[in-house]
Amino acid sequence: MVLSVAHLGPAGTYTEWAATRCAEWLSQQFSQSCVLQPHTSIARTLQGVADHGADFAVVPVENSIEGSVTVTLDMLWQLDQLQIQRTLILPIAHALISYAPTLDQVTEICSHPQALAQCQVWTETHVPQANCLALDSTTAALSSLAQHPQRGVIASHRAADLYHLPVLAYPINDYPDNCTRFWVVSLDPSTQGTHTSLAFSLHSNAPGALLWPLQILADRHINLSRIESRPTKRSLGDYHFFLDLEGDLDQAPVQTAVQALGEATKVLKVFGSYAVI
Ligand SMILES: O=C(O)C(=O)Cc1ccccc1
Repeated sequence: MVLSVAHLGPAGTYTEWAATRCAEWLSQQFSQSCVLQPHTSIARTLQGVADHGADFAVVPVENSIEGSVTVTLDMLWQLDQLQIQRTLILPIAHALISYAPTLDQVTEICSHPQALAQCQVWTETHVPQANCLALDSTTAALSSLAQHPQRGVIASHRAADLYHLPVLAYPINDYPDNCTRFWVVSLDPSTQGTHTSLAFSLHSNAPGALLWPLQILADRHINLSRIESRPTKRSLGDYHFFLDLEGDLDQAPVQTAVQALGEATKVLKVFGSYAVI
């Protein structure tokens, strides 16, 4: 059997790079070959697994400079049944890819919003005349470059090499230590690893409402490695809280904490335990 791995496309995205790393891991783990399955958005990538159209999906979740990839968190909450199997971190170095002979001839820069944000200072300094256009992925506009020599795309050097496109400037990220964390998700239960991710909503908007769930973790000496709030989209000031914990669901303290969190919160969703590839 061939395992399918959904990712954000077209080919050459950072997520595709993460998906190739994931495919290597899957081949070793299950002794099965993998096929990559590109999707036009992160939401469609995750939906692909939820609809049984792909076995695994690889999605970006957090960048060291720009923070959370919010669509990933929102979709995980919404789709409900996806479980995180592994995490991996990749270094991100952006290139400006363009047929323009010099930077002053670039009038438009296209990329994924995270890539545009990660190169904001460089762009304002070196290409101040250019308008920025946010697209679904770093590679979405690469096929249009030959017809639009005044256009630039922020994507990886790997993408430029893949399509034999000219790199006008590299690296262009504002911070050299730029890295992104990706999750590998599927519908299989996942209870083992170094970390567990979950999210909850609260019963009430009252003093100490968040303290009670956090106290449950503190009482069991469970360390938090991340906490993030996302709007529920129901009303202003109403949030879901996303937590990453150290420890896995096979450990008794994590199990009892999850049980207690179920009682202390309105809705609790557990996204599984996982290790780093
Ligand atoms: O568009 C891509 O290439 C992606 O994989 C999303 C992304 C964008 C910027 C940094 C990391 C991931």
